[in-house]
Amino acid sequence: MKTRSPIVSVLGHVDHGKTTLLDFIRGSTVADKEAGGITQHIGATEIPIQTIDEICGTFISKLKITKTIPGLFFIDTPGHEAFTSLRKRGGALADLAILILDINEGFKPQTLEALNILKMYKTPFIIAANKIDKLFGWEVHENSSFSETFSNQAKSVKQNLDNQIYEIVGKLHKEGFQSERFDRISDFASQVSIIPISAKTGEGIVELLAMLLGLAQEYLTQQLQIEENSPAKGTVLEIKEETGLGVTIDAIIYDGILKKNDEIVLMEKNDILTTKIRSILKPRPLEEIRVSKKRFKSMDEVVAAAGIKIVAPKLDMVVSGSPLRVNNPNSNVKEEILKELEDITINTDDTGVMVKADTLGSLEAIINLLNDLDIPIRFADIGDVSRRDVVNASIVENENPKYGVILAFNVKIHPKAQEELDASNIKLFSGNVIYQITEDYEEWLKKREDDQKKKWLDAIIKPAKIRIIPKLIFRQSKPAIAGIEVSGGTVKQGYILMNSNGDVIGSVESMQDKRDNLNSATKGQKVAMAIKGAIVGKGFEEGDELYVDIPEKHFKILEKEFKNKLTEDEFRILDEIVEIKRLTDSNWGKLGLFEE
Ligand SMILES: Nc1nc2c(ncn2[C@@H]2O[C@H](COP(=O)(O)OP(=O)(O)OP(=O)(O)O)[C@@H](O)[C@H]2O)c(=O)[nH]1
Repeated sequence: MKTRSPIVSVLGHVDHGKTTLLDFIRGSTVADKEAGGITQHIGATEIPIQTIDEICGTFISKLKITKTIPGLFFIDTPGHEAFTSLRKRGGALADLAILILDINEGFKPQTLEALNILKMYKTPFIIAANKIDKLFGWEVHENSSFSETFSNQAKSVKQNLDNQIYEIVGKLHKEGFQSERFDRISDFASQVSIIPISAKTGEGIVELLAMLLGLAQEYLTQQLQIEENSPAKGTVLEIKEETGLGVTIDAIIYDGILKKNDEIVLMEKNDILTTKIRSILKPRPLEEIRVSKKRFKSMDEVVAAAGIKIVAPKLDMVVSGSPLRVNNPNSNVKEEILKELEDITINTDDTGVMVKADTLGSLEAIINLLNDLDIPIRFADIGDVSRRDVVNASIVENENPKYGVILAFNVKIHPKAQEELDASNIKLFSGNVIYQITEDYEEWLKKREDDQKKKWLDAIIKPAKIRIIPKLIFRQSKPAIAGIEVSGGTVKQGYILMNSNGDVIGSVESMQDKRDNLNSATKGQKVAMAIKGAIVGKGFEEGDELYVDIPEKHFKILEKEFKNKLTEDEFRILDEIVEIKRLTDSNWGKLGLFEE
């Protein structure tokens, strides 16, 4: 058994300083030749414990951290692709994470997204509140610890920093995390440390590194124990075409040993691949490249943790985020991977939305989110949006328009697919923030529902009442024409009118106001109304009040769905109408046993 370095992933909103932070950590060690010793891996940088010691000075001993790990293994591919890779079984790709945010900007959509990913995978993390050098009035003390630089700041600057920190504490609290500035934490097991840093000036980096070591040693000791000679386990970061080598994969090995000629098992879009390694490549240090002109060095074997490039046949269909296992006759490697593939791709519903994402990890993250939101998924797949996807979504759209959508994360739209989209009713929600995509879809759903309800409501005959103005009968019949005043609600052309006994009088043929033809008239309006089928003196007289005859079905819908949409006036008239209707049918408008 040996202890490997913990794999540390850096997550955060765009431009909040992920790359700068990693560069700083690398740079400070490269600059200091004495410390040196960092190893560049593919997709990762390993900082040995001695180097961390050099950077941190007495800090680590002050924090009473014992040094049991060989170093820190930072993943260079920031963001969630690598991070969210399948980690259900056994090893986790990222053991620890740094969630970086710009202290001047606070929480942003991707910060929240990263936080939710951390939540989902229960990964221990710390918050790096970056860019403290940009706080108003900040006095830079390059490379010094936070405690030192902070004690040298003006009172107002200190106050400002703490205010920003409390903003972050508040946001984290809302997301279910207790947190504090790292030097005020009483219980590291239940509170998340916030470390104010500047990736540019190096302030606070000492504490950041010390805190990572502390977390690793406190909580990861078991997890970091690996069997040096067991078959390797890893995760694919990227699939890359390399001149002279063909399609290769970049992978992180987090457990065991990987040997040249090993047979490895990987995940493809809809299948699993077993292939034999041709070469394992590691990047050469700079000085060696100058001598050999080759960027990579061929290895016979590597032991975890390692970042390597693998050359092997048939790698082009492998998906990033795929687990990597060495095939061995003593375990069901293939079945295990197949089961993971099924967990992701097969769990779909009979009807639902279509999801496309760039990697297994992000696909899994979206699926989890949609499940939480109770949004069904019909298809979920890795890759760009193709014409075929749009056609499939159209089939769903025919049955259930609200699911006729494609949610696309970090993928391209083929030109043919775009043409098909333009010609269809399929709505595309795309972007690179998962939460934004689902939120946009939910908003669209809500708007669609509101529009539909509005259309429905418009089509429903609503209560209204008119009064035949005395001495304004212009014509007795065929059609009867009279001056009327709308005493409540809105009458529309075509509505059927009844008197206060419930007898039908006729239907509104047309309305005129000063020669203008009207389709409708509302409360207070006085118009000339032609009533088809009515004869003055038969069922009504001048001065009488007439009601809109609401069909029973419309009344029930009004009662059930739109009661809150009626005005007080309409509400009152509706009551009168019901009373009239029930003169002849005492059950009129009552909901049947099965109609609730
Ligand atoms: N003043 C100041 N600027 C910083 C600091 N950290 C990063 N920056 C600047 O912020 C900008 C973005 O930093 P990056 O490191 O590229 O941010 P990122 O999060 O890696 O961005 P993406 O990789 O695009 O997601 C750059 O111009 C950096 O120089 C800091 O601590 N202080």
